[in-house]
Amino acid sequence: MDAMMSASREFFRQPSEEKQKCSNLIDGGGKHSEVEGYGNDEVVNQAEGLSWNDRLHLRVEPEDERNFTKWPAHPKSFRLLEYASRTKRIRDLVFRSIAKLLDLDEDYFLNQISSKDPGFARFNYYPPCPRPDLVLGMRPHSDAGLLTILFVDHDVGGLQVERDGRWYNVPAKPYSLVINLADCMEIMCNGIFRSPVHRVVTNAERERLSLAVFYAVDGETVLEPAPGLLDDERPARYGKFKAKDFGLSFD
Ligand SMILES: O=C(O)CCC(=O)C(=O)O
Ligand SMILES: [Fe+2]
Repeated sequence: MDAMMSASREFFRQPSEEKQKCSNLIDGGGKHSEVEGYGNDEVVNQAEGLSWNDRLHLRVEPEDERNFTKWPAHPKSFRLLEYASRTKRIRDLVFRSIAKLLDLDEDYFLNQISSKDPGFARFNYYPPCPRPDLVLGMRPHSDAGLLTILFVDHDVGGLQVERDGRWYNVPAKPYSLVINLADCMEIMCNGIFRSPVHRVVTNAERERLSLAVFYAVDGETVLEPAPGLLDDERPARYGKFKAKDFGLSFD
């Protein structure tokens, strides 16, 4: 983990020309970008303001769709493969544990997903920010997919989660992973587990690095609350629909 994080820190500290070799822009520096590569999030709504981060977004699943032309060639020590195979095992373990907690068949959630479902790794780099009072590192959002496995910087906090209109700091503890349930899982759990709204605040003195691995579903996947969770007292809180119809997919 240390080697992976220090290599990616080195990637972000490189001059812009080097990072642009992995750029996510698809029309030679114009306005259009693709999901994969190095860059910034597209500004959808000016009123929301910019986020103070750079990011490198790489597909890790399905394995045969990895696009290594977007993976950094420098630093040479850049790595992700072993980590991504381990996070996949964690994903499966968490799916089984949630199913057990909900008294569902242990493989219920695993049976809903396919080996073609997408997974993305997103390195987020937040440089020190001279005016943390004016800008967020990442705007409030909930993650769209199934599950996010987040590795945060050793000791630089910044991640906050919202509950009942208040923001709470998520502690930054060395070598711990934050497992975040995302929107598609909230639907399948019929809202018993929620997909939290979270954001990142900036830091005036220190840079911060995080690595989110997002597991999502293919756009054609039909989502619905697990039938085993429903009865007269607990009716479905969500309908049945294709993930792509609600923008809940990455492809
Ligand atoms: O940097 C963090 O701690 C959170 C990143 C995040 O929420 C995301 O990439 O979706
Ligand atoms: Fe997030």
